[in-house]
Parts: sequence; structure tokens; C-alpha cells
Amino acid sequence: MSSATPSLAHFKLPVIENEPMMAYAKGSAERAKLKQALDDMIAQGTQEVPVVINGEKIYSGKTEKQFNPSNHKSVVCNYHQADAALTEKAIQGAVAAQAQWEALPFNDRIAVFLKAADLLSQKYRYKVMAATMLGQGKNIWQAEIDAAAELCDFWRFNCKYAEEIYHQQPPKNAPGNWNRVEYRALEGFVLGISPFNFTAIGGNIPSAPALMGNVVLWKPSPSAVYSNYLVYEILVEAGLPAGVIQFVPGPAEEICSTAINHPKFASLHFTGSTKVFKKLWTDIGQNMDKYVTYPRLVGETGGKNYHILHPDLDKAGVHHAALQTIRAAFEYQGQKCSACSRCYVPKSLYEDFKASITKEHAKISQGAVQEFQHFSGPVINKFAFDKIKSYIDHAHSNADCEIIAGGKYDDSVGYFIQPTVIYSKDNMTKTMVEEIFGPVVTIVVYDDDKFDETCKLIGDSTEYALTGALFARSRESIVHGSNLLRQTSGNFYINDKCTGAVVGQQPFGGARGSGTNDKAGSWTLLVRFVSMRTIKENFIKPPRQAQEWSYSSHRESIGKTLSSPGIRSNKNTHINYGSSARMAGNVCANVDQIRRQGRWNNTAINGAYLTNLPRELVRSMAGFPTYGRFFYIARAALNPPTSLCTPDDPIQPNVTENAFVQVIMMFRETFIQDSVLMMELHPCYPIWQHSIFSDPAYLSFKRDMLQIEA
Ligand SMILES: NC(=O)c1ccc[n+]([C@@H]2O[C@H](COP(=O)([O-])OP(=O)(O)OC[C@H]3O[C@@H](n4cnc5c(N)ncnc54)[C@H](O)[C@@H]3O)[C@@H](O)[C@H]2O)c1
Ligand SMILES: N[C@@H](CCC=O)C(=O)O
Repeated sequence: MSSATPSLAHFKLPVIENEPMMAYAKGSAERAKLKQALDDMIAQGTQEVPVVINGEKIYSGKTEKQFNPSNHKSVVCNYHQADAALTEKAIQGAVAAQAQWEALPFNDRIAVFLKAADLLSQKYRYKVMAATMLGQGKNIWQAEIDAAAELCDFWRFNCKYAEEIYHQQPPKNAPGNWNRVEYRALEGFVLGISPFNFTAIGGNIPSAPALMGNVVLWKPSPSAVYSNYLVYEILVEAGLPAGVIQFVPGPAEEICSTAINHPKFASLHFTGSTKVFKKLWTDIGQNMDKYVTYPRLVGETGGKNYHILHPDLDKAGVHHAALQTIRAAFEYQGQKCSACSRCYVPKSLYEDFKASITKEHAKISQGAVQEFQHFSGPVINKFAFDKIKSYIDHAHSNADCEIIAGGKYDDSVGYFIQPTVIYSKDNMTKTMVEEIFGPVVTIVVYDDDKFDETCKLIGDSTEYALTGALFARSRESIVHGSNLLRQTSGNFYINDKCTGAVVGQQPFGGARGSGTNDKAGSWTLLVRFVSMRTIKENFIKPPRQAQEWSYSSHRESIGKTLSSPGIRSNKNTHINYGSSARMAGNVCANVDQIRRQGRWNNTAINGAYLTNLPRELVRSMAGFPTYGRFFYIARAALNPPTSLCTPDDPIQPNVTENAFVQVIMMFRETFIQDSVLMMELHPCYPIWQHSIFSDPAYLSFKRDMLQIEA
């Protein structure tokens, strides 16, 4: 019995909405459930995470640890690592699984992701959130918007976008034709590499290509392995067949270089730092001769995101901008690619802005994520802690900089860095131009009459263009600023913070050094993972079809010209449909028609005299229409090589004195010109066996002619 649903109806997708978010207020049921999930996870201690290839859990024995950043003595999981050999095995298994997965009817494919979303929304919500909180240092709200809401949204909205893509079909069909396009999966496997900071991005990296029928090797971030593994298990429980997504944590360079050296490498779906993406792009570029297909490279990378305040803001507008800056800069410790890390404030508004920022900053509390009251938690690991600390130290020691809030750090228990606000006199200082990826924002002041120049500076001073926000009051200022800032971000916000894009509402992605801007959470990402095949089907019955190769504009004249010397045909023969320009080709194709006239056979022509031939026929044999005085035929523009047209031309009919043959000799040039197209139309006719048609001069002429006709 077939395991695929027969296509007996067009199924309608359930209405897709954003996942409703929970409030986790004190005393609420959801808060209690989340607390229970956290307690259970802490009580269970360190988890073991395998590599999963072809559905088999592999405990390779080469393990690494994922630490809890709130308390780095605590190990969230021991994960087993893939190496080059396991990666090779994963590639082979994935490639072998592809045909069956791609062939699955659309409804059966999307059902996996719709079900996964429901499982995450209900059964596993608190478990995946707990793993994200303990493993990646998110507070409740940040875990809710990421691990629960955004991942459900990615899975569900992607199904809707895929359906919309599949509905895109050619709008027109000529009579007797049916035109279609199918959206094939890529030929080979996709390498999915995900970052630590969003469990949802982890889930989307392999799921988006898999939904479109691809097979994927998913290398999760070492700092997010546990939550990502739970996501993987949800997909498996939802019905993802073995081999479609291979879960391969482990050493990035070994796994990725094995993958990108493989001939079947078809695409990279990457989210992470600009530096790593650029390196992978370079390596892939150097491997181009190895691949079966041009790989599709999709990468969402770093940012140096800005807020700019327009001088026309009133006091309330300034306070609003300050609140939004606190959220954008310090939520999840500034470890969102979209986080605000530079702020441009007009001189006239700076004191108000500073007062609001420092007042709100004083309310921020920081601590371990399972203590629910904290807005701020730890940064992800020691590497991040040391890097962010170095930027704060730079501000401490730089005369142009003043730390106006925060500035302390402590890694004795967890990797805690105080949310830090720097004021700088230098608008090109290190913290204004480099991605820090931590809770540090730098403010510079500009002269009120230098708004335009400041917008230009925003675009010119970094390599990034991910997110940005303009705070302004009047429509005129909004329009003016939006126009000046057009190329400075892929996601642009007006009077709102530059973080917090919602799937289905704000497609997300940046340009310039921030990525390929293929926009996660939109159909544009999904089309990167398909390769269209256009299908034209002709419903006309084969015998008639074989005869209909001419232009209808020529049919009338050919009928007339052929009937005049006595070559008659009924409606169904090819002659009536042949263009005058290709008449000789027709004759070749159906010599019986001619033979019936008693004049031609395959090698000889008898009883046809030039004087018998009407002017229209002569014109048509020369390749011209029979009407009008001036005309242009593209192929007549290319002269055959003289060697092919000389009198001792090897096309020698055996009745040389025949007047009709004289005509043919006169038109030998035309015949050679026409032969190229005739040969395409009637490849089996014996005359093409003649040695002239394999002459290098002819072959070169033929190539040129085909180019003209293309
Ligand atoms: N634009 C976006 O949508 C977006 C979203 C999230 C994060 N980010 C960016 O991601 C970065 C933070 O995440 P991260 O620290 O996990 O990034 P990262 O670049 O350090 O790591 C990302 C992934 O790449 C892998 N990796 C590292 N070195 C590699 C190599 N040489 N070859 C192959 N793979 C390698 C890592 O193991 C991880 O899985 C920031 O720069 C942030 O801006 C961007
Ligand atoms: N989409 C998220 C950022 C994802 C990157 O880390 C936002 O809009 O804040």
C-alpha cells in the first residue's frame, strides 16, 4: 500500500495566526508550569545529547559540555559530537532520503511542521522554554517570545508561504497547451548552521529548507545544543522521516568543511556572525568546480543597529525613545542581532534623553534566569564575557568616552555584565562601529542642524545594515529621515525599537555585511530553497503535431505556391502547413508527397522544368514570402562559407541538365542556410548523412546560424 496520500482534493491550510503569548503573571497557571519544568530540568541534572543520523541516535563518545551561563558550574548537557566520518554518513543518508521526502504530497509534508508547532505550543512549551532559559540565559519573557511563540510562528507561517509559492503558476496557456511550474527541492543537501541566541532560529534553519522538500544537515550552536535537540525531537515526534534532517552537533570547522567539500552540497542556510559567513562563502567559492549545482548561499549575520532621534521630538517623544532604547539595547543582554548598540541624539534633546535613560536604567535588576523577577541575565559564555568586557574597558580608559550607567561585570558565578550606557564625543569610537553583541549601548550627540549628515554617517560608519529606528514627530521629518536612511537597514522602525520582529508581521533580515537579506519569516526565504522546473505540455495529437511547425502567416502562401505547379495536398498533410521559407525542408520530410507527383524521389528529380515554375514558387524556394516586395529573414543574414557553395558542391543531383536542378543550384546557398533549421525539424532525413553536413566549415556555420535563430 502506498504511504502517500493520493491527490483527491485540494486541502485548505488551517487559518494561520501568530501564536498567542502567555503573560506569566504571578499566580498564573503558565508560570507554575514553567517553574515546574525548570525544577524538573535542574533536578534531572546534565542531559546526554546524541548525534542523530538516519534516525539512529549515535553516542560517539567524543563529548563537549554546554554550560548554564547563569551558573557556569552547572552543565546543561553533554553532547556527543559528529566528526568527518559521521558527517559523511549523514550526507549519504540525507541524499538517500531526499527522493521519498520530496515526493511526499505537500499536505503530508506540511502536516509534520503544523503538528510540530502544536506539540511545541502545548505539550513541550515549558520544557523547551526551560532549556532555553537554563542553556541560553533567557528570562521568561525572552524565552516565551523566542522558544515558544516565534518557533511556532516560523513552522506555521512557513507552511502558508510555501502554499502561496506553490500556487504561483503561469497565468496563461495557449490553446492546446498546459503550462506549469513545479518547485523542485535543490539537487543535493542543505547545510544548516544556527547561532546560540534564538531557539526559534535554530528550529527554522533546518525546517525552512526541509519544508520545501530538501534534506538538511543541521549543525547547532555549541551554546544551544540542548534546546535545539528538544526541537529536533519534536520534529521527529511530529512525523519527520529519518534522514530528512540530520542532527550533527560538533566541531564547526570539521563538520562544515566536510559538508562544503561534498559534490552534493547544494545550499548553506546560515545564521551567525558576519566573519564566519564570509569565511564559509570564500571556502565555498573556492570549491565551485566540485559541485553538481551552484549552491544557494543564505546568511543572516551581524549588526550594528541604531536609534536616531530627530530634533523635532517633544519631551514625551524623547522619553518614549529612551524607553525603547532600554528595551532594544538590554533585552536578552543585547544578544539579539537586532539589538540597539549606537544612538544618535540631537544636542537640544540630550539632557532629557540622558535623564530618562539613567532613571530607567536604575530600575534594571540582574540575576539568574530562574529567579523570575530579573530583566537582565547572563551573557552566553566566557568568550562573550571577555569580549564584551574589553569594550567596557575601552570606554573606561578612553578620554572621549564616559560610562553614564552600568559598566561593571562579574563572572564569579555566571557571566554577568551590567547593562552599560556609554556617552562618547567621538562618533567613530570603537563601540560605535564594531558589533559587541552584549548589553552595551553608546550615545553620541549631533548638532541639531546636522540631521542629514548624521543619517549619512549612520550608513557610512559600519559595514552592517541590519536594523535601525527613527524617532520623529512630524510626518515631514519621518519621510525625510526614512528616505535618507533607506539603505542603512533591512528592518527599519519608526517610533519603535529596532528589535522584536514578529513572523508574519515584519519579515526579518539585513543587507550589506548583515546578510543576504532573504528575510526569515517570509516567502522570500523559502524560494531560495527551490529550483523551479517549467513544464509545457502540448495536448495536440502527435501525428498532427509533427506537421505543425510553420508560422501560420505563411500557410496560405505555401498552399498557393505548391498548388500552382501541380503539387497538391489535402488539409492534413504537412505541406499545407509548411512555411514558404521551409518548403524544401517539408519536401525532404515527406518525400512520398512529392513522389506522388511523379517528379522527385530520394536522389533524382524528373520532369520539372524551370519554365513551368511560377514566380511565387521560385520566391518561396528562395526562402522568401510570396507576397510583398521587401522582407527580412534572419538566417539569410549569414552567408555560408564559400567552400560549401562552389560549383563542385558535393550536393550533386544525378540529373544535372534538368532545369529544376539549375534552380536548386542557383539556390544552393539558400538551401545550406535552410538546412540548419530543416535538420532540427527533420533530423532523420537521409540527406543529412551527406559528408557536407559533417564538414567542419559547415558545423561552424551551423553554430553561428543557430545563434542567430535563438
Ligand atoms: N541577522 C540575523 O538574523 C541574526 C540572528 C541571530 C544571530 N545573528 C548573529 O549571530 C552572531 C551571534 O551568534 P553566534 O555567536 O552563535 O555566532 P557564530 O558565528 O559564532 O556561530 C554561529 C554558528 O556558526 C558556527 N561556526 C563557528 N565557526 C565556524 C566555522 N569556522 N565554520 C563553520 N561554522 C562555524 C557555530 O558553531 C554556530 O553554529 C552575531 O553576530 C549576531 O549578530 C544574526
Ligand atoms: N528577529 C529578532 C532578532 C533575531 C536575531 O537575533 C528581532 O527582530 O529582534
